[in-house]
Amino acid sequence: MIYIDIEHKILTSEGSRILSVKTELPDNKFICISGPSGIGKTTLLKMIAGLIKPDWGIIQMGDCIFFDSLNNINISPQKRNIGFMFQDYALFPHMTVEENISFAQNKVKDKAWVDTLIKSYGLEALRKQKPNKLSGGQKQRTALARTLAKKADILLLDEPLSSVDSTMRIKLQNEILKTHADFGSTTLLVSHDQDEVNKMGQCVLQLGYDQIRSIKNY
Ligand SMILES: Nc1ncnc2c1ncn2[C@@H]1O[C@H](COP(=O)(O)OP(=O)(O)OP(=O)(O)O)[C@@H](O)[C@H]1O
Repeated sequence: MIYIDIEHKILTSEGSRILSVKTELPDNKFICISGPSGIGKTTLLKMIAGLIKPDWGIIQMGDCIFFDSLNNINISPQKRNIGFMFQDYALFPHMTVEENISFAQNKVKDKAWVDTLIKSYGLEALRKQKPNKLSGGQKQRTALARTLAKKADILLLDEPLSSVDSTMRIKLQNEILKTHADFGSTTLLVSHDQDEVNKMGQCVLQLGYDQIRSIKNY
């Protein structure tokens, strides 16, 4: 189970607000996160990944406390065994598609799994290309394959299919679900597409305006 009870100051167009999230997410499930733009979905994923430090609270994965403000615990992102894919992809420009995907596996390389991902995500013809030669959708597919290459305990996917066409989107939804069925990583996927949420989510975390409150009450 991932236990989250956090508060964090965010800067919105209406000024400073407090994002407040308290929830328990079950292990090994496919969890979709939805909610209006700017509500804090990306911020929440970054706090779970350890890339943003919440102002207050606890984030716990099973027995492992990732973050506890009262006890001054803040495990580094590298020690959380999380695979994350954010909206800017962050591909290494000097590496090919294949090298980008393989790099995610750290020390223990599994070339067969890299090859499977390259095939599943339609990247065979692009294997030796560098990111500057790729379209937006091709970069997105590379970033997705790279995230899955690591076989992490938790996968955080921030709108991973927003730049691919509808046919490719359905194919890749099925590939992501197959990977989840094979490895059972607890997966959090942010999506604005209600059909996608209905199809993929075994449960849904809905963020809404009740999670945001005025700074005056903080
Ligand atoms: N580093 C930061 N510090 C403080 N506030 C931030 C920071 N980054 C983003 N914000 C603010 O936090 C709020 C939530 O942003 P976030 O990107 O998490 O929303 P989102 O729900 O993922 O939006 P979208 O669906 O448009 O991607 C926004 O108002 C944004 O301006």
